[in-house]
Amino acid sequence: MLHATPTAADKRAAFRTALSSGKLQRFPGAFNPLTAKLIERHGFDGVYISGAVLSAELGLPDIGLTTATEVAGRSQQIARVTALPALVDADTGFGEPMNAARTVQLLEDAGVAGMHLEDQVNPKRCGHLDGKDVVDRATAVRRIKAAVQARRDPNFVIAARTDAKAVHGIEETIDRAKEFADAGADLLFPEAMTDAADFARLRAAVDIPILANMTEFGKSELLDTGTLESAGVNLVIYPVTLLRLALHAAEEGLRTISGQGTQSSLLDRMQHRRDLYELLDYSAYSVFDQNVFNFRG
Ligand SMILES: C[C@](O)(C(=O)O)[C@H](CC(=O)O)C(=O)O
Ligand SMILES: [Mg+2]
Repeated sequence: MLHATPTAADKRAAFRTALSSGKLQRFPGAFNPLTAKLIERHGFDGVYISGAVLSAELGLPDIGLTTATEVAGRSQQIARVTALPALVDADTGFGEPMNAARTVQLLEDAGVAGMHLEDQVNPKRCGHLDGKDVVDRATAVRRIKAAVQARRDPNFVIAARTDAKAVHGIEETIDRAKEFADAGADLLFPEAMTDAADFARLRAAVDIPILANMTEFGKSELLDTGTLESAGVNLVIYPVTLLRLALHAAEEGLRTISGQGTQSSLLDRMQHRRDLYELLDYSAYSVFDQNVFNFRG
């Protein structure tokens, strides 16, 4: 009730152990705290907090307009309601390496289990769009080193994302991945990989855990969990999936109300009031409230 029981430190320790377990960790993107609870209810291993979703929720494109404090604020709201570890998208760290360092500490304070920092130039854009660019390797490594140094909880996971694949190809991706691992990154996020063979090549070249981004309508083939596990991937994110599903359903609903003058034909496609209350643990709040009343009385 009110918040999830495990502490942020517990969730980080569990996340670290899970990343080295050899079992693929599945992190759907939570577009708000409530969907984080739904993800937990459905037995997933963690929640992803997407920059693309955060921007879209604010009615903005994903072009580096959001701030570190906006991301930290939303992350805290999401992380506190779930027992699952949360991994958050920290874009380029919101500025210079020193800003990336501050971002790490803000996100630690927000209670998330880890974050990823990417090597795009500022202002960044969605990794599946054409026309993006990356900073040189030395600058990218400085960002990662600054983040690693700034961390106060050694279990806070720092993931290094490289956008080099779509810009320079798989060789440069592998070279950057090796440098990021040497700089202290705990997890690699190779963005816009084409297929399972790309992941297998990276797996053969580096020892640290690898993340696969299974975002829809982008540059990557949508690989299933068995294929990802066989390619040596440790964590998969579905960053925008729940938002896309929800918005599609919302569009259909609006069309129906507008066309039919009532939503009654949609009732069997809605989450029932009862199920929402159950997800929110309403009954526990009633008990709590009665206790407060009894104590006063
Ligand atoms: C993972 C990502 O960084 C995100 O913000 O969720 C996006 C997802 C997307 O736009 O589909 C990305 O891949 O750049
Ligand atoms: Mg992003």
